[in-house]
Amino acid sequence: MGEEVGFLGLGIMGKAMSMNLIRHGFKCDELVEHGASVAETPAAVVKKCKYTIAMLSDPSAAHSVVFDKDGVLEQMCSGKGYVDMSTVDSDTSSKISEAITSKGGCFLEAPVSGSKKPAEDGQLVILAAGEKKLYEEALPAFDVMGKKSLFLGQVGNGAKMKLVVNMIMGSMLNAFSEGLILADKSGLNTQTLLDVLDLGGIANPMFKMKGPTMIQKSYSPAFPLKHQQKDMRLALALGDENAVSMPVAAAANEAFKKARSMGLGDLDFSAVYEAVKFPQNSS
Ligand SMILES: NC(=O)C1=CN([C@@H]2O[C@H](COP(=O)(O)OP(=O)(O)OC[C@H]3O[C@@H](n4cnc5c(N)ncnc54)[C@H](OP(=O)(O)O)[C@@H]3O)[C@@H](O)[C@H]2O)C=CC1
Ligand SMILES: O=CCCC(=O)O
Repeated sequence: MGEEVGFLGLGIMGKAMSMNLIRHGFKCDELVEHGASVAETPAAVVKKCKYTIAMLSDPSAAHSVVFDKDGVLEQMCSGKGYVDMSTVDSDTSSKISEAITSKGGCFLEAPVSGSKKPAEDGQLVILAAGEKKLYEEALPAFDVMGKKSLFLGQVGNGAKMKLVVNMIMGSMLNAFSEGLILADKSGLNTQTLLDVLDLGGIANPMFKMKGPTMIQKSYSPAFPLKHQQKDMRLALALGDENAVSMPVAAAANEAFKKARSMGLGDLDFSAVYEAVKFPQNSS
């Protein structure tokens, strides 16, 4: 990937990732935020750039940026590459891949593990799948945005891997929330619980980072809760397709849904703690 990189979707992640590209000499002329304030369209970005990267909220956004009027597809042609780094399901990714390749372009899905801070620090883990040639061309950009890139084979494998990882993460955060509440209600110091967890076999960066802010009820969004609930929903659908029973993930999804219904969707996903707490508060 040379200089001509377009970037669609300047949310929490897209902004940090594209800033890293710019800092390392990539020329992102077309940092297009979707919305009325920006004149240019996804089609205009693709027309100008050999490579276009997208980091969009969900399957519906990923789909519409490609297929809608003035979308990516209108200017896609041979010699151009489209790299979708959004977290979506494998069906969405496959449909986008088919459309891009039918116009002669190359497609790579490349969802990421890691949140706002790793995105700012260029420390993401990139889960790529699709056109191997495009993966190789994208590696210089991935090396700037991430600490490790994996090529997982055919389109869909990156999406599935990302959903499995986030399904585990969402379930863990719910168990962690219940533990914090149990410690508190049974008269223990929650900070001491964090210290004990950090010393043992289930120590992990997420508990270490989110624990103190959850105790303080501070939920400035790094990973918006609405996106985590979307990932639980998509992971459960993957479980349906494969007849995998996932009662723990299903219960965690209910807690994220409840948090959304409480108006917490735009806060950090750790705000699920408030939803898990709610029955105890209301009794
Ligand atoms: N935040 C995190 O920690 C991580 C997030 N992810 C995944 O990365 C993706 C982006 O996440 P994040 O940056 O946090 O999300 P944000 O909600 O901050 O950003 C979403 C972006 O998508 C754009 N968008 C939404 N709907 C449309 C649409 N219909 N057409 C065009 N653009 C649209 C938004 O534009 P606008 O603002 O104009 O609406 C915005 O630029 C998601 O799939 C998420 O699951 C993956 C790893 C970590
Ligand atoms: O999809 C978001 C992942 C957040 C993280 O890996 O910390």
